[in-house]
Amino acid sequence: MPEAIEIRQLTKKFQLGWRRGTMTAVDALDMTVREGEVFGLLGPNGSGKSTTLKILLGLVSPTSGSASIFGESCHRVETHRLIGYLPENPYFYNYLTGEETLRFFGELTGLSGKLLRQRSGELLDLVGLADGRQKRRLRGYSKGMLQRIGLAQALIHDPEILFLDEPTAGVDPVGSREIRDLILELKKRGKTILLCSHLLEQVQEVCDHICVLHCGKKILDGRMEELAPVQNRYSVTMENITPENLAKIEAEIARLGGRVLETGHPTTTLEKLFLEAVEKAGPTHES
Ligand SMILES: Nc1ncnc2c1ncn2[C@@H]1O[C@H](COP(=O)(O)OP(=O)(O)OP(=O)(O)O)[C@@H](O)[C@H]1O
Repeated sequence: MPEAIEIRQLTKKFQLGWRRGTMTAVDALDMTVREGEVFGLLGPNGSGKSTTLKILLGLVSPTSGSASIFGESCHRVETHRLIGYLPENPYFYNYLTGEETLRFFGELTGLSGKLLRQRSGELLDLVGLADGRQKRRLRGYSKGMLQRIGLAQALIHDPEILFLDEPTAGVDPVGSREIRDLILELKKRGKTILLCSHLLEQVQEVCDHICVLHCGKKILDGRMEELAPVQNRYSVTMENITPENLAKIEAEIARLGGRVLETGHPTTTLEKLFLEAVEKAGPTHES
């Protein structure tokens, strides 16, 4: 069974113009994305993430190396049918409603009639816009709603793989959490997802595997469960412990050859505090 995405020794050099030579945006990259994975492609600005996505989408041709989707070269037009794409700054027609937008993109992929209506209805439901807001024009949509209609647009032809380039850029924490939940729901439905994002906390929550690029080269690659834990450390969270008993436990750990590195009260995250406060305050103008 071929891998969902396989990239071998992929290199892209851009010509910078007369006497300025070339710049290497992607440098001998090897990368494998398995079917059903949420894969995070990370790296600082200008590290080559978008160029890699554009090569996979057939929008940019590589200087050398290969990239395939389920075993088929990504140059082949038929391969593109397997991919759904939400760009970093999607362009939508402001005067179309959410429903019309999905119909428009659906027709571009060759869908029509009952199947298109059914698919569009299911997707509006999935992204939480089937509550009347699908009848509103996009110019009245917030950034979060636009990203959700963008996600529905990327899924309209029922692709196997989804490319999400900064899906939560400019979206508030509540909207970001909804998009994160949608990504997890799509993973549950068997989609393979390639995600580019600078929001590392969110990447850690949804990704099974990450690859970090730097100046076009891979500098880190692995499964989250292998990379994230600090292997020689262990943490325990206790309740109802007196300072005297804590001192006894620390002494026992020292006697067994271990060392207590940190004690104190665990903190919550700012995201959690924000979400709890907003939820308590009730519906927003967008709800
Ligand atoms: N068409 C082009 N011509 C010349 N240089 C380009 C072209 N496209 C991209 N580059 C350069 O290639 C490098 C990689 O760009 P790329 O957009 O792939 O990075 P990125 O990791 O997606 O960055 P960001 O996080 O800012 O989106 C950058 O230095 C960029 O300026």
